[in-house]
Amino acid sequence: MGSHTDSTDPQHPWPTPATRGGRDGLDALLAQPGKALVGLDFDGTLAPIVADPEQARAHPDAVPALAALAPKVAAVAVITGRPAGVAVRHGGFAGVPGLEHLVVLGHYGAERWDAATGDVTAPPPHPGVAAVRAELPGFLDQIGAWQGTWIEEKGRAVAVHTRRAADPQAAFEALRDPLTELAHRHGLIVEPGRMVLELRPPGMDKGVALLDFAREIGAGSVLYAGDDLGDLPAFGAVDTLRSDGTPGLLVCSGSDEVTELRKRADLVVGGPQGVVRLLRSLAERIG
Ligand SMILES: O=P(O)(O)OC[C@H]1O[C@H](O[C@H]2O[C@H](CO)[C@@H](O)[C@H](O)[C@H]2O)[C@H](O)[C@@H](O)[C@@H]1O
Repeated sequence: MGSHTDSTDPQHPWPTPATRGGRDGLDALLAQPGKALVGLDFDGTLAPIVADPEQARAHPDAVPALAALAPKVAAVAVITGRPAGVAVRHGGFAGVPGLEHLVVLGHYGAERWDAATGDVTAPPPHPGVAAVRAELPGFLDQIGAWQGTWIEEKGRAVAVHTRRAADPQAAFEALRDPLTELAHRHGLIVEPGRMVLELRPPGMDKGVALLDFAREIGAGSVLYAGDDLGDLPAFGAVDTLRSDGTPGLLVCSGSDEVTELRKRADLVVGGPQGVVRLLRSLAERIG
């Protein structure tokens, strides 16, 4: 698959996927919107990237675009590495007319929030997370982590961020092997992201989450938009659905930090702003 320029530019409002598979996916979504599943990552896709995750918020036009689109499709699901409740809060997703059936799959699908009930369901915590939480500060000191490296407490996981270091990429690379060793020692895995390495339980990823949800609702087509490495399994899930006969559209929320998704995407848009334009265009086109 090739990469593409942002075809949701205001001068060219209607997106054209660069691949045959993507065009089939978009056609299927438009032909039978009531059977379409729209899956979206949060940070970097619906919310612009900022240095402090606590300050991240959905793009101001994201909720209106989602609220316009959601009643016209089978389902909208936000699939995120964030705890589900955090994504709901930072997204401003609760109590929004039009989003009564929104689903947020948090912690890469381990948690689920349903707008219909307001409840979060989740498995029991993994004991390795508590052990890593206790060991991590001393561990980072001991290995001489870059200044500016900091730990995000996520409840079911812990994440080590390097965006605030003088050289975020060098700080990230220096941590990758030691944190992988630490995670494995406690039965966890390392999930790499945009200047972040998360230590979390194994067994779930965005691909499993998307596939399970698509099957649960009997989706007839699937659009998935993401920006980061953690979204690659969801891209893989769309590939699986396509090979089973369910058309799909892979959208990359483009950034300079991650190139892997561009290569796999049918459509590349300009970050959260481009994603919002796409969602709005779809809502308008479906009518
Ligand atoms: O699956 P996502 O919704 O993309 O969440 C993945 C991680 O997102 C957050 O970190 C990213 O966004 C931050 C705020 O913009 C930014 O400071 C950081 O550099 C990015 O990696 C979140 O803090 C992590 O816990 C998530 O795993």
